[in-house]
Amino acid sequence: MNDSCVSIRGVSKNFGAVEVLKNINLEIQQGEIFGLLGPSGAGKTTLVKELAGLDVPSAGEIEVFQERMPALHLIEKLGYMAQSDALYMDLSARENLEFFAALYGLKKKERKQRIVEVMELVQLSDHLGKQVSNYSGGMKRRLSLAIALLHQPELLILDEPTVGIDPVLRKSVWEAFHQLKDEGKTLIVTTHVMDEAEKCDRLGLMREGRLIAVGTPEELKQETHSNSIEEAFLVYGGAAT
Ligand SMILES: Nc1ncnc2c1ncn2[C@@H]1O[C@H](COP(=O)(O)OP(=O)(O)OP(=O)(O)O)[C@@H](O)[C@H]1O
Repeated sequence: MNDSCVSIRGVSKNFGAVEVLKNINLEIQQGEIFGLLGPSGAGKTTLVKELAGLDVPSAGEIEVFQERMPALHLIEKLGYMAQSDALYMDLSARENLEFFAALYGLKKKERKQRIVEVMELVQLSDHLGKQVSNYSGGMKRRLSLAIALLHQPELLILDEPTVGIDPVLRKSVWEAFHQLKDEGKTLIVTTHVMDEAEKCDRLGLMREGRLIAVGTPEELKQETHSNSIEEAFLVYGGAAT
């Protein structure tokens, strides 16, 4: 497939004797919002870390933009937001943003403009000068999201981006995701939240290290004669045991 942005082929991962990813096969197309949905411990974080090149599979291979991962030079094309915030607590938000902007090679003028834009988006403009150690948990999440969006990457990999973010802001964050999609960017989002799952173009349902179903929210519901993704998940989960 030519416009495939991510190819996952036969990927498994072991931690010691425990296999936490089991023969995952998946193609993610450019310009789609792909949601990975599954209970805690299903393997979502392990998989997205491998997509971001931060970990390697025990078996199988991953290609991003037709290049075998991990590929360090893809850093400028990728944005990754981890589940736990990777922020410098002793620095202000502005200093954190400046640091990451420099790392991603943003030019000075562009840097300034992007910092204003992303902080507006996550509604933290009034807190730019504040030291991050004084941020609340939700504010840290929003700052992490702002950092991931800073360099307008082609592929955004977001591990539970809206945890700790209130429903009103969550809505505007999702509007921003759709805007990025409209610009041709690809987004991979892990989530526990069912109404977020509905906002994805396609979903991959994960359970116990396996990808148990892939499809649009509508397809998954129709196939299982369910009224909700949650119900569909239970049907697929039941069928897998
Ligand atoms: N470095 C590691 N060493 C050993 N086991 C690990 C390691 N990282 C993850 N695991 C295990 O792999 C499994 C999958 O974890 P993972 O974090 O990928 O799940 P998840 O679906 O992202 O869960 P959550 O939604 O809670 O973040 C879990 O059983 C976890 O304990």
